Amino acid sequence: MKVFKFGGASVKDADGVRNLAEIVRTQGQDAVIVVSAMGKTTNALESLVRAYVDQQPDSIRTHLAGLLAYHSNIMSELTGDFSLVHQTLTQLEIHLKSPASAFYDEVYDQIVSVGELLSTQIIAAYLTQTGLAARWLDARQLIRTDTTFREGRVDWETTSHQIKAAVTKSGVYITQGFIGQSADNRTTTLGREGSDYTAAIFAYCLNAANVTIWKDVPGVLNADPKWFDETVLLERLTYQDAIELAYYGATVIHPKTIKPLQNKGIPLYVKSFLKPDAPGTVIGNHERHLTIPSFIFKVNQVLISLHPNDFSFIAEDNLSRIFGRFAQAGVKINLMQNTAISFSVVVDNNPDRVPALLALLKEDFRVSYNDGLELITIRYYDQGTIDRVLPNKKLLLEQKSRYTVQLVVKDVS
Ligand SMILES: Nc1ncnc2c1ncn2[C@@H]1O[C@H](COP(=O)(O)OP(=O)(O)O)[C@@H](O)[C@H]1O
Ligand SMILES: N[C@@H](CC(=O)OP(=O)(O)O)C(=O)O
Repeated sequence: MKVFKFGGASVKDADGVRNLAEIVRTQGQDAVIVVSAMGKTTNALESLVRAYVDQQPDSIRTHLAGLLAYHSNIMSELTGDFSLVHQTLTQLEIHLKSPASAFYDEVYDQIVSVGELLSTQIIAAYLTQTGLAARWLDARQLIRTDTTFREGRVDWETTSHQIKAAVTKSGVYITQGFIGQSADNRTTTLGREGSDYTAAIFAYCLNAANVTIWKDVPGVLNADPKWFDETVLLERLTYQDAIELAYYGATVIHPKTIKPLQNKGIPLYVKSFLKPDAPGTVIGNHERHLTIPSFIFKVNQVLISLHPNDFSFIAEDNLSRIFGRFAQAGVKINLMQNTAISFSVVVDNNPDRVPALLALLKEDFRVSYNDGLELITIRYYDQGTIDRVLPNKKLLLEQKSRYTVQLVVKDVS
């Protein structure tokens, strides 16, 4: 058994779904196909959540109409029938008529998960129509998580048991990335861009031969081609280099994907859905580490500096209080640095989370912050690579380890 993962970009329109079907027909006859929401549907559903929580009926109607038009166009182009899409969105509409429960993150998961249900319903119907009998699996019945909504933590024992019971025969299975369910049957999600992780969970539980994530790039490159003109394909990557690149923000692979695969020695291929026969990147237990520098850019960063009100050291007691506040607000730290009486962190400037974090921190610390920043990470750096990224940037903070340098910069115009 193999696992394939197709992200939103690969199934953004009817041609994308046809291309997926062709790849499955030629390379995935015995595979679990994990699919994300189509195109930018998750972003649209996030806007719908906001409209629902803010009680804006006109905006809810507009978003629902947009989702219906987008999905029913794709489905009717592929199968001539869009009743399934209509049915799923009608259920969502009914759900949106009831008052929102108090807890935002739970409301979010119930609504945002609909994107993956829609995409897999459409693709399964199309595959079946074209003679590829794909069994549709409801990932909520298979991936058991705790109730950390928007960042569900997997219960591996139950998940493994459920997945093994569902995938017993060879053949083609199709399921949703990104979503799971708690023990009390409440839908959860695994974190934005979490479908790669779903693919790794299935592979781990099934002892799959390999995982392929199909992308709009030739494989893992030494920088995001959206930022760099001259990129190099990294043909072979160790699990360690892959996890480090993903951790620092190379969005081509979700950071949680690598561990389950490394634990079982399952190779991960990253290939182009536009050139499915090209070799792409293979991530595995190779001996050689990377030999060329890789660049990772994270924009919309905020640098938060904390100073204890009583001039006490940044030592264990203050640190444990600081980390507790970050955990409470659900904010991940991208970089941290301290002096005797100040502690600086860089985080994504997430408007859902950062204002609440700042309020919590202000209870114990004098807080200053600087937004609109960029965090540049270079793995296997040298001075030449640092100089290459600094023109027209003001350097605010720098952190170097043996293999990695991180630079927090602001544009100077
Ligand atoms: N090191 C990298 N190598 C290749 N692509 C990268 C890298 N870092 C970031 N990317 C970006 O990742 C994108 C693919 O990921 P994403 O858009 O999340 O795909 P999907 O929706 O299929 O999951 C590419 O289009 C590219 O812009
Ligand atoms: N649809 C979810 C999960 C996901 O992984 O999507 P993609 O594979 O398109 O990045 C998201 O956008 O967060």
